[in-house]
Amino acid sequence: MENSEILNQIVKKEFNLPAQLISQDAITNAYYNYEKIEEITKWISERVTIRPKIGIICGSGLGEIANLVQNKEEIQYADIPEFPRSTVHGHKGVFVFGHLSNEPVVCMQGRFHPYEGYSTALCTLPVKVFKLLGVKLAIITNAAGGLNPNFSIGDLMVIKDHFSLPILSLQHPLVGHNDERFGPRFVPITNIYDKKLRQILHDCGKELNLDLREGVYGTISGPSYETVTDSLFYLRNGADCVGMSTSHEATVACYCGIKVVAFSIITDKVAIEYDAEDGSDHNEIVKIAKLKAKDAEKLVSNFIQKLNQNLLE
Ligand SMILES: O=P(O)(O)O[C@H]1O[C@H](CO)[C@@H](O)[C@H]1O
Ligand code: HPA
Repeated sequence: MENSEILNQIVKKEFNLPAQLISQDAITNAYYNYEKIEEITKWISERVTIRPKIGIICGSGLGEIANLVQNKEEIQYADIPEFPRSTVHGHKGVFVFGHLSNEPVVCMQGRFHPYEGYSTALCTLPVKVFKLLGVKLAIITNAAGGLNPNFSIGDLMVIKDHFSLPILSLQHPLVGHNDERFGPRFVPITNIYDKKLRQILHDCGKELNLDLREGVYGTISGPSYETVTDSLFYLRNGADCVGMSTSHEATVACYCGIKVVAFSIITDKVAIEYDAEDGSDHNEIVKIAKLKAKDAEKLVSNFIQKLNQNLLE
């Protein structure tokens, strides 16, 4: 049977309506249902011995966080049946399993972004795979443009909350029929970026002499960067930086009962004056992120060392 025919049958069964009438996120969630994600997880689990408790998502240029992983076992996204591929520079497209600070982890060297053409639900498929692998904590990282005038390029910012216009306007990864085996229909996300975990990150920052900032991550869909008015809107509404990822991943992790801690590397300064020059350039962003990857590595490994075991149960 043709793939499109299979998809139509799935949508017909779930909605009793033609696929053309149903949103992309809902279709994705119908296609990648619990059983399909179980199959993907089984395929992966059969090829690695590590059973990770921590899932790490590496942002643009931050794949080197996986350098510290010991006893590495790698799986290319491209080899996994029905798994999306990474298409963005600075995102390799590899799962790295192993031990980091003696804890079993899986690192995603590469994430998926909605602007690559993947529905928001598809971008968060790996988070549901994390859940079925037994992951209890997600460490999410990204490269972001600094809005807060007090931020400098190269700063590390602990994310205390996000503000996502795409999510608020229904580019939401949990649209569609809900499967309670993953999580509840209505998800409370007031404390999505766990306060205790943020404090542990700050403690690590102090110990490592890293001057960590804290702030709100504003999400745009991309792939164009923000206009000055977009930026001013986000800044006036409490965002400290802006990027094109993270918030939908954190939302799905929270939904699945996975604790979340996240930080951004401020890779560029976003223009907030109308006559400013255009400052955002992806190659430059990846370059800056790579320059700061060592600090990110140290922060992640120190953070895992400091984790109380009961946070992983
Ligand atoms: O969020 P990560 O994946 O770090 O990447 C950031 O860098 C890219 C823009 O340069 C966008 O994808 C933005 O989200
Ligand atoms: O300035 C930015 N805007 C949006 N996304 C980004 N990711 C890194 N820098 C930026």
